[in-house]
Amino acid sequence: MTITIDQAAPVGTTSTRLTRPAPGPTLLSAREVTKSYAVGRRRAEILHGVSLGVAAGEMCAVMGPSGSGKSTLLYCLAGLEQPTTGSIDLLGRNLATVSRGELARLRRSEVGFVFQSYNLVPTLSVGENVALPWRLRRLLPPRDAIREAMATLGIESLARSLPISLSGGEQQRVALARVLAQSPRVVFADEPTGALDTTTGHVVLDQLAAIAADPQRAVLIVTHDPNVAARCDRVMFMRDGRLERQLSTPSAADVALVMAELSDGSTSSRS
Ligand SMILES: Nc1ncnc2c1ncn2[C@@H]1O[C@H](COP(=O)(O)OP(=O)(O)OP(=O)(O)O)[C@@H](O)[C@H]1O
Repeated sequence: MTITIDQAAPVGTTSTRLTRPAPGPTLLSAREVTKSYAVGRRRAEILHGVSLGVAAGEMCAVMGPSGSGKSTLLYCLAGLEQPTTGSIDLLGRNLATVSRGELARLRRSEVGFVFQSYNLVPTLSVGENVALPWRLRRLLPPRDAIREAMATLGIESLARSLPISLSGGEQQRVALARVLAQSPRVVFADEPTGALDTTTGHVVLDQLAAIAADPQRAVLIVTHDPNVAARCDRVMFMRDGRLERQLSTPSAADVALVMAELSDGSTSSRS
């Protein structure tokens, strides 16, 4: 099997094997990000100096063994967690210095989240949840875009339902419909197909790929699924809180091979 591992290229530089036109400007970057939590009297070091960049027009995946810090990294990059040290730039704003109000505005208008556990308001109907970003900004929701997004994801008939009455996969589709209708510049997705059947999973990935095909936008996905990673332009691999490798436009088999190596500890390249 031929496997292309861009070990020479530091993680965060532009990939050399892109299927799409060369990516645009960097929309998201992290420099030497660390994250630790207090656990009893000691601190658990979760991220160790992570640096990366995601350019406009890219769909990137973050993979790694369970507990390697993928979700923690995603939450830091999205401005939902503060790194302990290091800096993150999202859409030209340094997240360490941006005001709370500006960060909230950024999240509502320019950033989309597809997180399983994230932000469906239980007391609002599905339709109201999809329209929430506009309501929060006191704007009129774009009815056509919302209807189209819900139709694309097959959840039109659920418009009046409450989230509690939906399956995990349906809730995930509601979160994605909100993102599609919003058309944000950067989308963060944590296991976006995790709770979905194969067909709906393909629909979701197609939609995320369509967002990233826009040269003004980018998508960053955390996934365990090599088939999801294989849909991405670039896959970054974490182990023990470090980004260790990346693959450009890999096959699912390439991804699975690297994951197997990372999981059994057979790679040794640590910075
Ligand atoms: N708030 C917290 N306090 C203490 N430890 C935490 C906290 N959040 C995460 N951790 C720890 O950080 C480590 C990395 O967690 P994280 O969820 O980022 O990993 P992951 O790679 O996304 O894992 P998985 O693939 O299983 O979802 C884990 O050991 C986890 O227990």
